[in-house]
Amino acid sequence: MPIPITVLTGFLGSGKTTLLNRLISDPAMADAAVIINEFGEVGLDHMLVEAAEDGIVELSSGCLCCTVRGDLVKTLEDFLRRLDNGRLETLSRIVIETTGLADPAPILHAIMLHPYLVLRYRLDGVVTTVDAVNGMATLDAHEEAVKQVAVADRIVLTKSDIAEDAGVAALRERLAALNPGAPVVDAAGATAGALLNCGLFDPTRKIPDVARWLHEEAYRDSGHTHDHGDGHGHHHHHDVNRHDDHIRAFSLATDRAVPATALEMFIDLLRSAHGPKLLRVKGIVKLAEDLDRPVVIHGVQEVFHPPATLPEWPDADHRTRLVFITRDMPEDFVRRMFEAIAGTPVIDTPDAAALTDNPLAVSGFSGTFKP
Ligand SMILES: Nc1nc2c(ncn2[C@@H]2O[C@H](COP(=O)(O)OP(=O)(O)OP(=O)(O)O)[C@@H](O)[C@H]2O)c(=O)[nH]1
Repeated sequence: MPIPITVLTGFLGSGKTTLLNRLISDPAMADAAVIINEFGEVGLDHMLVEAAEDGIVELSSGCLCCTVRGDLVKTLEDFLRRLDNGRLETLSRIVIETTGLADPAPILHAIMLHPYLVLRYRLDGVVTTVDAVNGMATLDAHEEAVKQVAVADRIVLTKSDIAEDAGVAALRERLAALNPGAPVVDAAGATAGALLNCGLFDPTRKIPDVARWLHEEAYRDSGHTHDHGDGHGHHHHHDVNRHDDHIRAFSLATDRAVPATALEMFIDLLRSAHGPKLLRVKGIVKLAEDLDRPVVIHGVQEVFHPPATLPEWPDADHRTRLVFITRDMPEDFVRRMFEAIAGTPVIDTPDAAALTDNPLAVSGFSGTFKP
């Protein structure tokens, strides 16, 4: 079973290490390993001073911890080697704390693009800390901070204990507009239960929980890009801001089944022509060739996780649903492209038997859902 990875990101001083210190003592973090890009001012409370030979140390809580400066991939491979040669008995999950200035996308890419790591690990989610006192100013001044919020699966609002209520409310509204699908958790309630297991796979139910993972209704309800009769599709929650103004969060849903070739073409077009503009894409697609086994897609910028075929629909909702967070790419553009591709009958239909036997192989897709 692939080992879940949580990526913890957030701007400088926004409370990543403080949050990590709390998470480490949670029973859900037993047999977990923490990888820290670089130490900030505040170290982990239980950090041993002497680092072991290979840089991996055991914390008093039982968690393993190591710091890396460059080669994250090598560290992730090291952990697998330890597991495989028995030096490590179990590894329940990995939490990677990034440096505050980092764009988390390259870290996600490193995992998603690696042919071996992508089999042994699964990206559980991105957790982003936002400072309730300085968050507004940080989002105004730093585009990376906006990106960190846009790719998040969970947002942790820190320091609300010392922030003014009005400021916190405005910040929450801004976060919801930037990334409607990510629940915003107050630092006080930011337990392992609230932050871990945000991926597709729900370990307690042993089935993929697509509804929770996509949170598509939040995009529909956000009103982010709704037209309010003023002729502009701009969001209306807060004053115009130069970074936020580039970001759009929206969803597409259709009852229609999509031919596998059309889906592949849609993804290819998005990736090749507009990759850097796609901050995050997630979705479940009803394939024309295999109505009972939907395909899950998941992308960060130009990198898409190998599409996974679910053995069946996880719930009663059998529609194709896609959620997008984009930068400088209007909703209408994506919608029209999707309509054009998914709505066009396939002229050059491949051999029907081949499609029935293995529709994904025909279209070049591979991979099945592995919990
Ligand atoms: N009052 C209050 N202070 C907090 C909270 N979270 C973090 N802090 C304080 O904010 C400061 C920065 O917190 P860190 O956890 O070091 O932040 P970080 O994101 O790891 O910082 P870098 O590693 O420098 O990017 C520390 O002095 C913390 O004690 C919070 O929820 N409330």
